[in-house]
Amino acid sequence: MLSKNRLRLAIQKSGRLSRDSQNLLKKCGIKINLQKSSLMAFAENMPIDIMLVRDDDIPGLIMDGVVELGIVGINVLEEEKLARKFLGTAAQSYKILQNLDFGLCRLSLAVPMDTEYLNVFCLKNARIATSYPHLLKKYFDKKVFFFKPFVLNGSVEVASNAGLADAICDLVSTGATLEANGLKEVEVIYRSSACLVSQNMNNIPLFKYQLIKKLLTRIQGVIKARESKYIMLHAPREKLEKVIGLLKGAERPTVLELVGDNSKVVLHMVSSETVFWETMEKLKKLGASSILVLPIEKMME
Ligand SMILES: Nc1ncnc2c1ncn2[C@@H]1O[C@H](COP(=O)(O)OP(=O)(O)OP(=O)(O)O)[C@@H](O)[C@H]1O
Ligand SMILES: O=P(O)(O)OC[C@H]1O[C@H](OP(=O)(O)OP(=O)(O)O)[C@H](O)[C@@H]1O
Ligand SMILES: [Mg+2]
Repeated sequence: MLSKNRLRLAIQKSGRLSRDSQNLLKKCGIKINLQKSSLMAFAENMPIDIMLVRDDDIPGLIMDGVVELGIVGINVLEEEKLARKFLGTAAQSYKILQNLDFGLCRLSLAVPMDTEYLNVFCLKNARIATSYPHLLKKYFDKKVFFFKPFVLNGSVEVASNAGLADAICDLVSTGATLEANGLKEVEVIYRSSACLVSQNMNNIPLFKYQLIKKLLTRIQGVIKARESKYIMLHAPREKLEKVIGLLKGAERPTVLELVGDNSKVVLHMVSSETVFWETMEKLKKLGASSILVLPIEKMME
């Protein structure tokens, strides 16, 4: 039974976002005991209950005030908002607190590989299969022409193979699924990632509000740490500025003496960008040595 005194957070039970959502919570220090068949989990060390649901249900749970927080694709959130607007029924109030660094994908139009495609007007009056009819309609409304939507909740790519549609509009990340189904991507209509979404914060009791703020700071710390690297190296004293210049995104370094070698110093710094092998090779050419690039576990500024 969900308690009113605990924060309620909905995540996808099984699918593209489940593992990353659970890992993120774990990284934030939330200890959850997930049972495979259960639809609910209770955090052991924080007053948080986790609901495991289908991703399509998460926006509604937020908008209807059933749960305070959710982790869901912005694509699903936007589709639900447009659907509710179209129906003119329930409130659509929610707030995206943080874009997350997983679930990166795009909603794209695709046509059979052998179709001669010049531009989007080739799709005038086309029958298009999609799970996102409202996002698709919004896109075509801007182009001011008519198309025939055809809603499928899964296996959208097979619709064109089966002769049910002239084109499809579905999520793409690597493009492998399109290719496997003999389709080519022709237009990107929406770009998405997972996000942390909440109810309108005005309706949330103070203690839950404070807990959300705490969780958000931790999530931001996890993302920042994942994006950052700790760099240590030995650099020739006279090449110091050149070495620092190669490390884009790095904060000003700490410079330490290298015992027993006065020609070199030790540099320690945090960089918000990936350090590529090419950069390491350039550093080496400048005379740097013992170059270490380390992952960062947690960060708070
Ligand atoms: N190929 C992909 N790469 C990255 N992110 C993706 C990809 N496909 C989908 N996503 C993101 O993950 C979300 C969930 O995708 P998934 O395919 O698991 O949904 P689903 O099949 O509708 O799951 P459910 O059974 O929960 O309804 C999508 O709404 C999107 O935000
Ligand atoms: O461009 P790609 O990297 O091939 O990814 C695209 C596929 O990923 C998603 O489905 P998913 O694999 O999550 O399965 P589902 O169709 O069961 O939701 C999406 O619906 C596409 O089918
Ligand atoms: Mg779904």
